[in-house]
Amino acid sequence: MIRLLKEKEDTIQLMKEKEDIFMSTKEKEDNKADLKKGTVGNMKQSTDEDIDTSTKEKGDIIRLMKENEDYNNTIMKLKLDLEALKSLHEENCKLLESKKEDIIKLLADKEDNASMILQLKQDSLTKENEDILRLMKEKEDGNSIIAKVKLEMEALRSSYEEACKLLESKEEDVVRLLADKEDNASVILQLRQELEATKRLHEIHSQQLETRASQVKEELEHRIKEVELMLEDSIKRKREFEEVSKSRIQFWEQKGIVVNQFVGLQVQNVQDLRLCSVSFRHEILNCQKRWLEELAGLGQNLKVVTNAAEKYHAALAENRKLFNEIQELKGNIRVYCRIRPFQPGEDEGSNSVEYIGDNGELVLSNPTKQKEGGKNFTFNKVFGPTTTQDMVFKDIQPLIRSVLDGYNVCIFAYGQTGSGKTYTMMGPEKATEKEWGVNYRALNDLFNISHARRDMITYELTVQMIEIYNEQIRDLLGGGGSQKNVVTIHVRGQDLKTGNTSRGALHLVDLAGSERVDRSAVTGDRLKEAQHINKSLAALGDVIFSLSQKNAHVPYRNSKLTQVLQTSLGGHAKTLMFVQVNPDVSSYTETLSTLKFAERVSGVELGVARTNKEGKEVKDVRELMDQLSMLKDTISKKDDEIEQLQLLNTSTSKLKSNRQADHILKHSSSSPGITSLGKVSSVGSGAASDLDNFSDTSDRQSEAGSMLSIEPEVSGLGDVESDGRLSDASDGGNSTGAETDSSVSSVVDQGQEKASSAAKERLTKTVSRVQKLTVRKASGLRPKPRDPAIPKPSVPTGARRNTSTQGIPPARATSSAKRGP
Ligand SMILES: Nc1ncnc2c1ncn2[C@@H]1O[C@H](COP(=O)(O)OP(=O)(O)OP(=O)(O)O)[C@@H](O)[C@H]1O
Repeated sequence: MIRLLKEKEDTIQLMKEKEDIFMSTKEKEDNKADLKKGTVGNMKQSTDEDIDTSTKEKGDIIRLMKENEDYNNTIMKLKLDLEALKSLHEENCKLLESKKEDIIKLLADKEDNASMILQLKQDSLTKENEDILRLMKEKEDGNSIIAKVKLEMEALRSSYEEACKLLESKEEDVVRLLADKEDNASVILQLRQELEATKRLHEIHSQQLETRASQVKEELEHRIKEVELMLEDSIKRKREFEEVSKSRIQFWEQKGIVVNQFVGLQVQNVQDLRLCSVSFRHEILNCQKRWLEELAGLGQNLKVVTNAAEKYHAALAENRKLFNEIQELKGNIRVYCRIRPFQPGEDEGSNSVEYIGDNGELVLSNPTKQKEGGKNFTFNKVFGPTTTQDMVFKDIQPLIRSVLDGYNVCIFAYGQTGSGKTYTMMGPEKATEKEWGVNYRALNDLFNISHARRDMITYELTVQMIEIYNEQIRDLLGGGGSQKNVVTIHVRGQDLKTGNTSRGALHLVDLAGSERVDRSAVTGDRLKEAQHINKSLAALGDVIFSLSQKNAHVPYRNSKLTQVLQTSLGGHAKTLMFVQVNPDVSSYTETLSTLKFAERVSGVELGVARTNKEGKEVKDVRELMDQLSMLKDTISKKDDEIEQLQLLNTSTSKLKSNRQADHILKHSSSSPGITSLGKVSSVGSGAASDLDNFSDTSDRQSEAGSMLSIEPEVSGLGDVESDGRLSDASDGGNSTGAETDSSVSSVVDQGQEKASSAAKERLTKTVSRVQKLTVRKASGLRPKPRDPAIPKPSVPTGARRNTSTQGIPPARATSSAKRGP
């Protein structure tokens, strides 16, 4: 019993403890609920206050809330379980109480029974026994009941133990939940801290916002004050304005009245004007009528003027023709200007050629210097960029064909590098027949014509190609080759009927670029080459200048180029210059100087062109001259022999008398002419060797010397310095000629050299024949003297010069020309 009671007490104690735990759990739960409420509230607050709370925090809080809810549910469940256990425990307690009461009752009964027994003992022994037995039985029954109660107690105990175990497990759960709660509490604490930090931040932010708001508020208040002031001001102004507008309205109303009155007046005026306009219209119609009549009269007048203009144009064309004819007669160098087209990659906008006229007018202007204005030039012809090779050739064809009639023709292209000289003279690289330049077309044309005339005239065409490189003349057909070259076509024609011959030469010259060395910025060999080119072109310029000034001295000898072109520039040849122009504005300066040079060239008068035709007489002269030179050779040989014999005689007869010695001395001193004859040939050959490379000119030179050496009357020519090289040779020829003459007479007079007397006789005869023929021919061909400085001899110097240089074609020219092909 005591044990049971103790157990009961223990159980009650345990239950109390459980109750405490439950209470504390409940308390915690309440706290948690409070916390949750607070958290949720705070969260709500934070959500409301701070819209910038991160979604992560929100997620964590939501998760924690959910966990908290789960945790609450579990606690609720445990609470229910605990309530059930409590009710079970209370039932057990109640049962135990009732059992206890029963036991107490039984114990009381037992005590009563014991007292009764004792009483009974005292009362009756038999009865006592029976009673004892019954009591014993009752005790046994009581014992069995106690055993039963014990069993029940055992069962209760086991159930209680189970309940305790369950409670223990629940306690563990509670402990775990408590630990979770602690964790949650720490999380909540952390969150609270964060919340507090956020709150602080928020507070700071809100403080800032508040200060800002207060500032803004202040500003707004200030503005409101300002606006209020402005409003007041505007109200004031409005009032003023209203007052002013009132006065203005009054003014305008008054004005309106005045205007209405004015409009009324104007309407009246308009009506008057309408009436006037009607009368004007009538007048205008009348005027129109009159004008139409006048216009009809003017149309008729215009017709007359148009006719006059047409006639004027015709007269202009006629003038141009006449001008060309005059130029032809004067022998002006023809100048054709050709403007090349813009090449791919060049800017067609930067064109320096402003205008190209039909009659050879050209206006050059620099678009970058508009102020300067255009520069006008006039040439025989200006070919624009679209002119084809064929069109160019068609224009110069008659000139080229005149070579077949015995004229010397020179066509040369002048201009800066890249201006199209080679294109005009040769054509482009790998040219098609359509693109052929002057060279190919000229040769082709000359061959075709000579073929067509073969029944009447036989032509012998020889071609020579030379190049002047660094003042050296190279025969290009003999070997080597070059892009830039001096082509010469020699044409010798013989009339099959009359036997008359003609000799013409066509020089086609592609000059080097005319730009200045200092602008080309080259060095070394290229500089040397450029300097030579410049020297040649400068020499050409000097020759042109001298010719245009009609100077007595023309410096042909200053360069190989001018020597080569001497017969074309100074002789009675037909000369044409292509002045090539690059239209690009970057070449403006070069173009300008090129055109100025060309203008000067066009002013050069070479004299009337002469054909190199040889009649029978000239042919005789040529033959006689050939004989003469042969005889001269024979005489000089004989002279040498005589001299040798004399020397031999002097050395072997030292013992001869003084008379004999005097005679020998007299003989030797009276033979300078013989020495001079040797000089003649040496002068001739010297001249020839000097210009061996250019045989044409040198041949003429030696020939001139030869001619003059046998003609004492030609002494005047020796003074003519205008022909440079010719005059040099003439001088030599002149002196030697005089000497030759005296030597011839001395030889004839002395008659000592019997072996050569026959030859000398023939020589004398030949000389007199040549003199006669030459004088006759020359008087027929004599040109007008070019310069008054040139002595005008009784024997015509110009004629002789002409005869020697032009009238009679060079004896070795053909041979040199033939040297090429
Ligand atoms: N009338 C033209 N039509 C078409 N192309 C042209 C014409 N004239 C020149 N050209 C072209 O312009 C370029 C330069 O011409 P070209 O070589 O004939 O000049 P150049 O004066 O001979 O130069 P350089 O002095 O350097 O030899 C070439 O490509 C040539 O084909």
